[in-house]
Amino acid sequence: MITVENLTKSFPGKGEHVLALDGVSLSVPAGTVCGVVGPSGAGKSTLARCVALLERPDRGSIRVEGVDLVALRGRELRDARRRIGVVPQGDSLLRQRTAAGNVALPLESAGVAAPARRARVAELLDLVGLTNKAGSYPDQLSGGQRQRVAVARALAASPSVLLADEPTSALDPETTGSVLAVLDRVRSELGVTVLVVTHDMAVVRRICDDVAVLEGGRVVEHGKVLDLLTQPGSRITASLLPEVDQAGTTPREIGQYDVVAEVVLVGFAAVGALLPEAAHRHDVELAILGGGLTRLGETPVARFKIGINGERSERALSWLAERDAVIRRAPRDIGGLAA
Ligand SMILES: Nc1ncnc2c1ncn2[C@@H]1O[C@H](COP(=O)(O)OP(=O)(O)OP(=O)(O)O)[C@@H](O)[C@H]1O
Repeated sequence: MITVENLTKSFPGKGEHVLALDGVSLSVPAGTVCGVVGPSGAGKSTLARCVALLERPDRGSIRVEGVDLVALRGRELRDARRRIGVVPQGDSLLRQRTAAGNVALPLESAGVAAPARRARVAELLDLVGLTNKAGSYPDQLSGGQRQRVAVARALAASPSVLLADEPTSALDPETTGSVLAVLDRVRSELGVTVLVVTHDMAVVRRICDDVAVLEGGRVVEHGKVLDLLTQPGSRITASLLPEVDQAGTTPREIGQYDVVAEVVLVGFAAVGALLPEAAHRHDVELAILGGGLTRLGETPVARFKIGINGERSERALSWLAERDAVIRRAPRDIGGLAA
């Protein structure tokens, strides 16, 4: 469990200080993955660096498993650093060492004897699916493989917390998938709490249980990804759900429906059955005018623009809302729908 309270960090700038973190509070339950997203300069990396004890905050507390890291000094601080694994931004492997040699590095620093070290390195390379690349040098590995070695190295000392700063930047979607699969295993098989800083909403969609949106050094939104989907006014929802385009549907066709609305459906049952069931029960014609399906972790999620025709159109829409479909009525106008 990571609990950050009222974290403030400023840097000297030209003239005025830059307030990189302005009273950030955040909690990440044990064994979950929390994404930190936000525009460039929002303070994401500063937050990760503070939690990694690479940067000392001006104020506030950072608790990992109940221990306030900010209050630690000397040896206690060094020990605490070992309990936090860090996957730094960019290429961070030593080029003159093999994959196994890179993973072994923190174990050598900690004075782990050679046989135990070899066993642990083998275990970690297996975890990230790179046993057959143990003897390869970073230049012989793909970007995704290098990142997986960096994850294995960060886990060498069995940390309870892993921080990853932009682990998928500069990777293509397929390679991104392999890195995310490894981070997912780290959470599910090792029970490690993961904080991942990212620009990439695919990271949030694929592996994050929770997400925090930073803007100007403040948390402007924070919660379970699936809960935020159903929250009116959520900033992040639009970028997590499929676009609602109306390809192939003319404004005139849209104008023919008695009711037009945007519907968000969460979960297997809702996505699979709710719309046809609504049409059948209320004897209405229900057409999908745009939108599509995606997955958030294991959960299927859909956003559709629908048109309903028939006497009981309004009743069909209410019936959907009663079954936890999130409904946003689209204002009707001559040109069809406002987005
Ligand atoms: N070491 C530093 N010295 C001075 N200013 C800094 C330092 N580190 C960060 N900043 C400033 O703090 C603010 C937050 O930076 P930070 O790198 O944490 O943002 P970010 O959200 O990670 O951005 P990006 O997505 O571009 O990496 C920015 O204005 C940045 O210029």
